[in-house]
Amino acid sequence: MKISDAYVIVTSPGRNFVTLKIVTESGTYGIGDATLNGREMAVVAYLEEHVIPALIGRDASRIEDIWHYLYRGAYWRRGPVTMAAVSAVDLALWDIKAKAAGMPLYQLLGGKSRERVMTYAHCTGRDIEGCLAEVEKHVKLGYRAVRVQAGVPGIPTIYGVAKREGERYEPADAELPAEHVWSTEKYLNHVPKLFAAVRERFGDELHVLHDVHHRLTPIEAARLGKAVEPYHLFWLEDCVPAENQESFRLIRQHTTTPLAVGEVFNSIHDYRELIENQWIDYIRTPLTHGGGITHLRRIADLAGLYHVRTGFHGPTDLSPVCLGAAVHFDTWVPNFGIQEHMPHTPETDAVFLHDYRFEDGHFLVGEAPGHGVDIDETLAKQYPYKRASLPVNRLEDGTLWHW
Ligand SMILES: O=C(O)[C@H](O)[C@@H](O)[C@H](O)[C@H](O)CO
Ligand SMILES: [Mg+2]
Repeated sequence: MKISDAYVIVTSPGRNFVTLKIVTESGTYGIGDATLNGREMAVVAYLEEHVIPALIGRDASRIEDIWHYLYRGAYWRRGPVTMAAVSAVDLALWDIKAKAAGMPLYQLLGGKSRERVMTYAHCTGRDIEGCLAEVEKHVKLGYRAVRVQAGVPGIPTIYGVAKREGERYEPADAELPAEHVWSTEKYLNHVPKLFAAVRERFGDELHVLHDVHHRLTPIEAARLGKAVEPYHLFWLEDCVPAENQESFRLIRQHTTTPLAVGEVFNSIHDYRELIENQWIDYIRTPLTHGGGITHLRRIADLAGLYHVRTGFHGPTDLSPVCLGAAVHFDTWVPNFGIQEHMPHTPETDAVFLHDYRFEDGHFLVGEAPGHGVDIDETLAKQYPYKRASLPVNRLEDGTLWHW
């Protein structure tokens, strides 16, 4: 199972994606997602200059050894660029191993723990009514869980809300970062009204989620968590920037609203205090940023000891390769919670052929050997890379804030 070739494919069918393809001597190949939104070419350089040359000639079946070679062996550990590169290699190698075994990936991981994978959809509106209309649409599509984000009066642009009603939300929308304005006061006064309206219109059964996108301080997050308790959210996500894990102690002491965190984390060490102290309820790191199957499986096992479940990040800036592998992981992992689902554009789906299916608010895993996602390289070439940046946020007085 010697690796005979490896190369990176950058394609932009609506948005940028970075894919690593690893080919073995026998011709069996695997693909991995290495997309890091707004920093795509940094990962390409890391892969092409430092990883690919060291992969050629290695035994593709030694996934564990290669993982440590790239992590420990790099000396410079962790960080999103390094870990996106490590993840892509890991996903491609698991794809190869499962193909060689003639098994869908979930079988290799240990088989099915469930029949289907519950997903949540994004529902956004410029105001509460607009958001409720989106919720209604998604409930009709079969979703059991929705993430609600609505515009806040007095704040012109807000995270998660598309520019025009009914449009998809795409944050990386400019060559250089767009500048947004943020007001914590206006947001905190407004957002509980959104959940009250959702519960009043849709009743108690629908799972309701919300993403704060790292904008509050711990005491503000505690206030919000407490204020929304009557509306029993499925989770409140990224309520504070989480470099300081200790922040969650304070939030947890004040509220029973479940907390999700970790879409920007990339290692088990980012989670250790959060999990061991039971300060959080869901881990968000996607396979593409957290070291692939090999490392996420370790994080999920640690989480399982403390009743913490998975709720993987799944926006459109992770490619269908990441989503496909996630559906296998979610089908297997004992402590599964939920999977984020932001549908890719038809152009993206045409470039990345896949066998996972969406039905009735859930994903169904495919039976093809491997992770079930492939790339049409000829079609991919028709969509050249275009620089795109995530926005930055400023308070009303001009202070740079967390976006
Ligand atoms: O919960 C989510 O889906 C995320 O917060 C995304 O919307 C991120 O902002 C995006 O992935 C950044 O690249
Ligand atoms: Mg988020």
